[in-house]
This record gives sequence, structure tokens and C-alpha cells, in this order.
Amino acid sequence: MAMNQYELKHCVLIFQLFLFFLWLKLFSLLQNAGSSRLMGWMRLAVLTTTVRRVLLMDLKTSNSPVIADSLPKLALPSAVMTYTTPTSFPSTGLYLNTPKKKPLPGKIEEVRAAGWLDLMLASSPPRKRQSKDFVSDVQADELDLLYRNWVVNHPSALTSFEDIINLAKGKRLALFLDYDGTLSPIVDNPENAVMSEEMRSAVSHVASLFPTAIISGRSRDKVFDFVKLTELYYAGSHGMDIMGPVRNSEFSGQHVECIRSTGSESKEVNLFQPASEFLPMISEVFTKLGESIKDIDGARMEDNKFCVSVHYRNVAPDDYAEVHQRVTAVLKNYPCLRLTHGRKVLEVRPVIDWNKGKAVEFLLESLGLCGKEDVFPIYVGDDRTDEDAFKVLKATNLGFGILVSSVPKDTDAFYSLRDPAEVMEFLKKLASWKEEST
Ligand SMILES: O=P(O)(O)OC[C@H]1O[C@H](O[C@H]2O[C@H](CO)[C@@H](O)[C@H](O)[C@H]2O)[C@H](O)[C@@H](O)[C@@H]1O
Repeated sequence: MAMNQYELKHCVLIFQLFLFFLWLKLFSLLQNAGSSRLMGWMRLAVLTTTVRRVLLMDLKTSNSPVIADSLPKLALPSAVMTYTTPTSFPSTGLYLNTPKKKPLPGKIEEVRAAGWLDLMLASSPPRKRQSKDFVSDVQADELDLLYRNWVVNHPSALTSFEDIINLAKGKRLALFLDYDGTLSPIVDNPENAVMSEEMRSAVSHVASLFPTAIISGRSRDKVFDFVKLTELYYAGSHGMDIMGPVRNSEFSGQHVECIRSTGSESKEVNLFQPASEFLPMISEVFTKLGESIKDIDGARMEDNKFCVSVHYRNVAPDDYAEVHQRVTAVLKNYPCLRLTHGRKVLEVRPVIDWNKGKAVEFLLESLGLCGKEDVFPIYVGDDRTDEDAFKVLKATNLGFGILVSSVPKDTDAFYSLRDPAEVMEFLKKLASWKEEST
């Protein structure tokens, strides 16, 4: 008589139960008989079976997207910029030429395949207060050791200050500063990322001695509201909204469209907005993203004019994948927009070949400092998006980048500083050195 699969499974289960009781009986008999050698062998057998089971279980579950963590935490995965080449879009002429990506499988797999979930989990180091509260002493020691090894290759700009001024002597220094995490500490609510008065006066002091610009992912207006210094140049929306000096409308030998405008204190300025054609699309996507994430606890949107930020700093880590999935689902209908990743923030921006690095080149050109051997640009920033600027400076071999980080990170910056407090000290030292040397 043939058995179906269900009946067969039942038979196997009953047989296994029978064997189990047989084992128990044998076990108690041997225990009573006091046969210690046999007992030893049996323990070994039980142990081996358990180990084998655990190993098999591991093998079975190692495909689970939640357990494995094979992506290196410090590497910037090549898939950071997950965007597709649009088939048609506005005509700025700065579009990125990237190959179309293959569609990825289901939700969690999609997030992991691109390394996004790891990136989201690791995207902002714990602040000092948190590491004391939650990370054990051992972990803190390990981190400390890792940091001390890393800083050998990215020396502190404070302890190496003498080397820096030796390099800068006789050159025209230009300063580029990121805002969040560089001039103001990272806080839970982006609206509260105010700059201290002491930092403001340090920035104002250096700006009176060297051309100084702030290059931020925030909208230009918002970053100006925080900094409130008219003597600086400002680039908002990751460099897609530059208010720079009036000079020429050339960039890398190409004519670029600038708008002559009057800035604060009636100063004449040039406005360069290479993504202006994307404005209607960005505001449409802002509304759609807001709708799509509104029920996720802690998720919040920020309108940065030419880009949109989706913050997940206050979201439970279990919901990170959900945030990412909702954002990518909306973006599927917008091939002209791409997603990049900052500190606990997903940033949506136009697919144009423009970033903080290009903004630095543009500003150097507008300041009449481009391609000159006696120019010494320094860029200070803490974020992944600042890497584009670090790369530009590294390639020119004139100035250098300073990464603000208290944990080791992959970077193209040459020097490092731990936090905004050290940035302020560095700015003060620069100003004193300049004043003493003139
Ligand atoms: O280029 P930046 O000036 O560094 O701007 C990048 C993003 O900074 C802000 O977000 C970050 O700082 C917030 C306040 O400390 C923090 O809450 C958030 O988690 C960080 O990602 C800003 O709010 C974003 O819009 C910028 O894109």
C-alpha cells in the first residue's frame, strides 16, 4: 500500500520518538550500572550530534538576509549610487553616464544586495555619550585601538599643524567647510543643528583672512540661517546651488549659465544652479516620499531645494529596510533622480554630474584660484558626500582634505579631526598663524 508524503512524515516522527525513549531507557540503565566509560562515550556521541545539528542549522540559515554580515563596515560599496540612466530628462548637459542596473529581487534581498542595509546601520558612529552608555569597555578599547591605527595614515590636523603650515607657507589658502557634523554637532532633530557662538566667531575670523566657503547638503538658505555670516560664500544642495563671487561664467573652459544677483548687504554675487530644471520634479517627489513614509515612526523629510533628505536617525533599526524600500519604490518612477547616503539620511538628488567636488572646482575658478601652483585649498568635512571634494583635492595634489570622524573610515582625506570642537581649534590655530606671519 503506497503512503503519501504526509503519512510518511508521521511514521518517521513516531519512529524518532520511539528511538528517543529507547535512548533514555538505555541511558538510565547504564547510569544505574555505573559504567563510566560507556557513559563517557555516550556523552561524546550526544555532543557530536548536537554540534553537527548546530552546524547544519547554521548552514541552513546562512542564506538568511538578516544574519550574515559579509560587507566590510568601512568600505564604500560601489553600489552606493544606485541609479539608472534615464531615457529622457531635462537638458543641463551635466548628466551622469552610468550603465543600467539589473532589477534586484525582493525587498530585504534588494536592500542587502546593494549593501544599503549595512550602510544604513553603520552610517553614523555612536556619539561619545552613547558609546559610554551602551558599548562595553572591551568594544570601546577595540574601537580605540582601531582608531589609533587608522590615525597613523590620517594624522590629526592639530598634532600635524606644524607640517601643515610648512606646506601652506607663501601660498594662498582657501577654506571649504561642510556644515553638519563639521561646524555643528550631529543632533537628533535637523532643525536644532545650531552652531555655537564660539564656532561662528572662529569661522568669521578665518573668513576675514582667507576666502572661505560653506558647502552643504542643506538648502543654501537654510545653511545661511544657521551660519549667518555674510562674508562667506555658500553652496547648498550638495553644491547644486552656489552663491559665489562675481568673476566670469567659465567653468573648465566651458561657458556656464550664472545669474548675477544681489546677496546680503547688497553685495553683487553670481548664482550657479545647474539643476534648476529639476525643481518641479524634486518638489513632486518630496510630496510623494512624505506620503509614503508618514506611518514609519521617527522617519522625517527635509526639503533641501535641489535635493530631498529622508532622515531615519530616529527610526528603529528594524524599520531601516522598510524606509529604504519605500524610498526606492517611489524613485522607480523617477529615473532622473538618484539616491545617495549620508549620516542616517537617504538623499534624493538629480542625476547630474555635479557634487561637492565640482563645487570646490567651480568656486576655485570663480575666485581666480584655479590651476595656480601657489593655491592651497583645504576642505573639512565629515560625510560620505564630502569624499567627492577630498578626491578633487587629492587629484590636484595642491591642498588636502580633513575628515572629521572619531571612528576609522575609508577616506580620500589626508588629515583628520575628531569632532567639531577640534575643527574649531584648528580654525583658531590657522587664524593665529596667519596673523602672526603677516
Ligand atoms: O553636507 P552637510 O552640511 O553635512 O549636510 C548633510 C545632511 O546634514 C543634515 O543631516 C545630518 O545632520 C542632522 C543634524 O545634526 C542629523 O539629524 C542627521 O541625521 C544627519 O544626517 C541635514 O539635515 C541633511 O539635510 C543634510 O543632507
